[in-house]
Amino acid sequence: MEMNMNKEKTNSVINELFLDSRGDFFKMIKAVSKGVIRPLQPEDFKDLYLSISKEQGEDLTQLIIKNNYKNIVEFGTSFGISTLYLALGAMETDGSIITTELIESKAQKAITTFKKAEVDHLINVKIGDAMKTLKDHTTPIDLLVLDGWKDLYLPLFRMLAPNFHKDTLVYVDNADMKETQHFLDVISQNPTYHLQPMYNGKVYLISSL
Ligand SMILES: C[S@@+](CC[C@H](N)C(=O)[O-])C[C@H]1O[C@@H](n2cnc3c(N)ncnc32)[C@H](O)[C@@H]1O
Repeated sequence: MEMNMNKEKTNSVINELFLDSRGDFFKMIKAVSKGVIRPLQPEDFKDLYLSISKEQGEDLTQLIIKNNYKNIVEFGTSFGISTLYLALGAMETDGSIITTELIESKAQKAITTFKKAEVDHLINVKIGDAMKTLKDHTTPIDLLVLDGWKDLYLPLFRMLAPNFHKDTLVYVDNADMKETQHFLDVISQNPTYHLQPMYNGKVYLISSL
């Protein structure tokens, strides 16, 4: 009963965030226009959600439940849409999530949102550069979600790989972006890993063979 109410609350907060994220289109034009006069920086995207889709979120929740994932790590919290879907899964598996966000204002807003959805007890938000905030991570990882800036996918994967086990799954979002190709090329050359595309290649799932 209580878990159902929790799920309802989380789903309603997710819907509110998706509604608010409709502003991303115009904010993106504004952000990208700054790139005409200087190289773009993460701060330029501080007001954008850049979130995964509803379909992706719902599938992620089911993936967690189906595989009984408990230890979940996410790179790229933004305002917390994907993290809330992870929490819906973790609620069922008695799991927990460590998520990390570079931009302080985004992380603070996500923390407030997790409290509002009453899932904050499941989520540890680490504020700062993932290469630093996850540097001392030692817990085995069941599910790693990569959804931050793409140039860090490879170094972060390598840094966290000692915490992978035979059933670890790495969820790679925006796999169809040019910036993600080098990462996927390197991983696909490693015979230890199996890569599986989803949603016409927007996402890749990496597992151990
Ligand atoms: C695509 S958005 C994440 C969207 C989120 N996963 C969702 O679906 O709601 C990428 C986020 O990664 C963050 N980010 C970029 N570089 C980072 C870094 N080095 N460490 C932590 N977060 C970073 C960005 O600030 C941005 O908010």
